[in-house]
Amino acid sequence: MPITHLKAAPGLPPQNAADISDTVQVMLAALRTGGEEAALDYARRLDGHDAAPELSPAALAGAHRLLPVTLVEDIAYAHANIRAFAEAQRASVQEFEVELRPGLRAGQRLLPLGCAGVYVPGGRYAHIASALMTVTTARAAGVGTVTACTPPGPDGPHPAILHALHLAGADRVLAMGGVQGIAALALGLFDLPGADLVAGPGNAFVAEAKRQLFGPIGIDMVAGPTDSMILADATARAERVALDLVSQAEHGGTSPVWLVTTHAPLADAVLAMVPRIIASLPEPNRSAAHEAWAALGEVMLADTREEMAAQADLYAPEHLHVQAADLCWWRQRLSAYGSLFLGADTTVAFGDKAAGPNHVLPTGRAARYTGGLSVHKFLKCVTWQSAAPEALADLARASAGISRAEGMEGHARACDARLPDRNAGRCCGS
Ligand SMILES: NC(=O)c1ccc[n+]([C@@H]2O[C@H](COP(=O)([O-])OP(=O)(O)OC[C@H]3O[C@@H](n4cnc5c(N)ncnc54)[C@H](O)[C@@H]3O)[C@@H](O)[C@H]2O)c1
Ligand SMILES: [Zn+2]
Repeated sequence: MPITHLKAAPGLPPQNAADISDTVQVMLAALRTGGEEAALDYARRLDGHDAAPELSPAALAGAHRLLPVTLVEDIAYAHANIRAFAEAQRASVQEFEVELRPGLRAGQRLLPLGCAGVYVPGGRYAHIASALMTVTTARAAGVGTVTACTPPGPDGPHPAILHALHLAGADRVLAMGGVQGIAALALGLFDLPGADLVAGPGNAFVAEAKRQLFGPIGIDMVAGPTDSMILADATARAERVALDLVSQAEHGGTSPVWLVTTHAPLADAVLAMVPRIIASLPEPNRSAAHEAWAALGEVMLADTREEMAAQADLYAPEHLHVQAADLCWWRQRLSAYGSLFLGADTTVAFGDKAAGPNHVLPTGRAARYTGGLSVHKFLKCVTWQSAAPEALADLARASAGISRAEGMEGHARACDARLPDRNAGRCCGS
């Protein structure tokens, strides 16, 4: 039997993706020609902020004094986990050198980027954890300079974001959000070094700005509105599943949450609980979660765990949480997700905030072709090669042969010039 939808998603009002793309195109053109003045103008108009955007080293180093001690400890706990994970990831990729044939040597080098710019969202919520996830990972990769920007509230950026950026090791920080913030990083406004790559999550304007700037600079991925799927069998507890769905719906009206289960009573219980849990949230979180659940929430009933797994492969969710028996089977079977959460004792909120693996993850089915932010995005995996005399006879013959078959005589002659018999009897410079 195919998957049955117990709650389908009516979807969002007609998409305004084209409008966003046009808006961003106009903004980037203005930012390219108008530079800092244009950036300040957008900051004034969109975020009501016209102070000098760069944070002083003293403001960054002193931000922790504005925070409760317990929050400083929580941020330190999360940072240590995120750094340990990123450092293990860095250690897992290696340079190497190999002799492919006698005298034909080649190798791989891992070169950190010179400058990475990271975006830390701060519109609806203060994304403290995003500051840790992006900067810590760039630093573990060995990036030379890490620049950052984050939108200011009426009193400037949240001090916890500034502290997190400082702890993680950001070199320069601008209080600037949205397209103007991304442009400042990419184009090197306000005396920043122009970033080789811009990374980090953000809203649709931020994601579109990264997409349009890609080419001359790199980006990590187009990380849009977050999405989450739970796979649950009869062993799952309805209350945890419902709380987990609501926790991710809280991101807002563009963030889908999906439940797939083989156990109809669980689906019924969750469907009854979710609206009650949402109603108990404070505002504006209640409205954000309600919008997401009403427009994009889905509950699906499957016959078998294999059907559940196939549905997960189809949706390729950013976060995939298995609350079911036989976790080893699930870990082997599942193949399309940004990050996998195994068992009912963990929750996506752990991964969002403090567990260690990166929370900047592919959204909108991009998990079919990429994983999330990692040290690899901040490293160039480049190659080198050299040829000693004993390699030349075979290498020059094969390369010249292929060149001539391709019609590339110039290439072939460069190869011929390395043939050992061509050079026999000649001395240097003759
Ligand atoms: N995929 C991931 O890994 C991940 C992780 C964390 C957060 N997120 C996502 O990041 C997003 C954060 O969004 P946010 O809005 O709260 O913060 P944000 O910082 O991304 O965006 C705020 C900025 O948007 C700009 N903006 C707002 N309205 C605009 C308009 N009409 N025209 C031009 N610019 C405009 C403003 O300049 C403002 O500074 C959420 O969608 C969340 O789901 C994703
Ligand atoms: Zn989340």
